[in-house]
Amino acid sequence: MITIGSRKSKLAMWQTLTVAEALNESGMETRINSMETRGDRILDVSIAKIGSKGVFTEELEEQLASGTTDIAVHSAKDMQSRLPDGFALIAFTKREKVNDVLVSRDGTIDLEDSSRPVRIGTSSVRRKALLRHYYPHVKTVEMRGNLQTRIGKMDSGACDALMLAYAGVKRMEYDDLIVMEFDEKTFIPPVGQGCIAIEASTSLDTAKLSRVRDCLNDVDSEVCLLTERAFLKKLEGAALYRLLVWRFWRVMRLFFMPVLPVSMDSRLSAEKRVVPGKMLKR
Ligand SMILES: NCc1[nH]cc(CCC(=O)O)c1CC(=O)O
Repeated sequence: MITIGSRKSKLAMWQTLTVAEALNESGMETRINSMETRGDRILDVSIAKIGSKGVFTEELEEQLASGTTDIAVHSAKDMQSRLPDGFALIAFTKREKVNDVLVSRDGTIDLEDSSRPVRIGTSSVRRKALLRHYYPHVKTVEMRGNLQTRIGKMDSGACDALMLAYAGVKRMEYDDLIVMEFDEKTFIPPVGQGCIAIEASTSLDTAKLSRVRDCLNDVDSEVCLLTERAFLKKLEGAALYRLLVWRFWRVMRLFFMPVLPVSMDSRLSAEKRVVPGKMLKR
């Protein structure tokens, strides 16, 4: 029996059920233990202001540490780059498309048309910076909460459209509201977007660990995720900037990774391409 910890939002539960089904199919029994986290309760403050460290993970980690649950299912994107001592990410599922999308009830929205005012709901520092840079005429409206809450707010007139991760929109079956797909090469996604990460205590029984890993881990996604996360961890010390890195390209044994420095007041610096190979060798 594998006990799985999860947040309670619909997206979290969709991801957890997908994981549970895969484990069931390979012959493991599962039980799901769902709970609210601090990040789910504080809805009036942006994650950047709360201080992103572990707001979606602390409660789940307490249960992993006490042995009440064996594994926790997370959106890889929501995981801090440095886990607290005693925890590890033991598997990454096959990654969904990594890009962001624009979601609206109004299919005629066109961000290229600067004569038309559009209000886009997002509280993400990265998304605000990108919109401000590429579509300076667009207004942004602070917007937090789970996907359903955000769509509800849009429907009650708080904004005209939402900028969201494709992965969540697809999983929650809002695909038909997509009015635009942002190109991932310019609108660089954050580390981990589109991937589900499995966390465990480092004292998890090794037989359980390898069964979970064998069943759920996708090697290509894992290599991308470990590279992105290692890079983020190395650079996070540079405090004033959030560095947004996207999955790497490998050419002739060199890793290339587009990096987008964004200041906390949502301004972009010039995009840089870096070779993180050296940094990743430790
Ligand atoms: N910030 C919340 C969050 N965490 C993961 C996803 C989407 C799913 C994923 O990236 O795997 C979302 C919603 C969004 O940013 O639009």
